[in-house]
Amino acid sequence: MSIALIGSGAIASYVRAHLASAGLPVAAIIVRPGKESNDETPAVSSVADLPKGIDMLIDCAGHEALRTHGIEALRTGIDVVTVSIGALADAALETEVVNAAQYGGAVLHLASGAIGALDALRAARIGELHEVTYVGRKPPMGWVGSPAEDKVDLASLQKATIHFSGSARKASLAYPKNANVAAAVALSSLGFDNTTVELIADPDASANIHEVRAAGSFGSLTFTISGKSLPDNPKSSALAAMSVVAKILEDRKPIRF
Ligand SMILES: NC(=O)C1=CN([C@@H]2O[C@H](COP(=O)(O)OP(=O)(O)OC[C@H]3O[C@@H](n4cnc5c(N)ncnc54)[C@H](O)[C@@H]3O)[C@@H](O)[C@H]2O)C=CC1
Ligand SMILES: O=C([O-])CC(=O)C(=O)O
Repeated sequence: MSIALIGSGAIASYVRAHLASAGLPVAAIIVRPGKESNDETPAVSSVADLPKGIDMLIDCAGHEALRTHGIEALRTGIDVVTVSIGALADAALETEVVNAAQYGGAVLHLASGAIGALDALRAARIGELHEVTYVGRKPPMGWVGSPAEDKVDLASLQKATIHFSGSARKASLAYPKNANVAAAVALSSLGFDNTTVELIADPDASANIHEVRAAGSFGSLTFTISGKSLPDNPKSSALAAMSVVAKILEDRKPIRF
């Protein structure tokens, strides 16, 4: 398998290092125009410029990168693995992804990201799922640059404060760097419009805490994860990067989850 990666951010750097350790070095990187590579891996600015033979593109660069490069890759027959799952809350983009994937005979793989229990939710919805709620809680620093800044003073916050309450669709669109987990939960359960989301800035939180609550004909579940963030980005949990590597390695096995 020949792999290309978008960007060199916190998740991308982790993924690249761990794939190399697993014997799958990244063959090329897509960077923003003007950003040069400071190592020997070829850096290009578009899917069209990728070296021949790439069969997998990893997107852990955010919603705009999936929109720009992910769709183009699918259209040219290159499978894509993404953590920018919230981008799919834009119904027009979702349609574009489906059309591009069908046209190119490729697949968009969603990595589980910073959350778990998605397998249980997908099984549970085969029965009847009555309600699914996702609660995302991060230290104030984790919400910098998000709409939380318009609701609370993150720098001087004294107590846990809900700054978003609504559907997974609204959360995913308004918080592109923070609510991809909400999108993953929604796509695994009741969908963007029927999955309920609460986002909380909490000065007492020392980790990114994600909670899923679901009830249905299967029974009920509560899943909580206290995720350490990546050293280079307090918004992003390390598990999100790990999940990309896990997805790629798992899909190569003869016996798979
Ligand atoms: N599914 C999940 O659980 C999670 C998903 N995410 C998503 O992953 C994204 C990346 O997270 P981090 O690595 O922590 O962010 P980061 O800010 O450290 O890195 C993003 C990188 O992508 C690059 N980039 C952005 N758009 C690009 C484009 N069009 N072409 C080339 N490069 C581009 C930037 O230059 C930067 O190097 C987040 O914005 C978020 O959307 C993040 C955490 C969890
Ligand atoms: O990494 C996390 O903890 C979650 C996150 O940012 C997202 O869902 O986009």
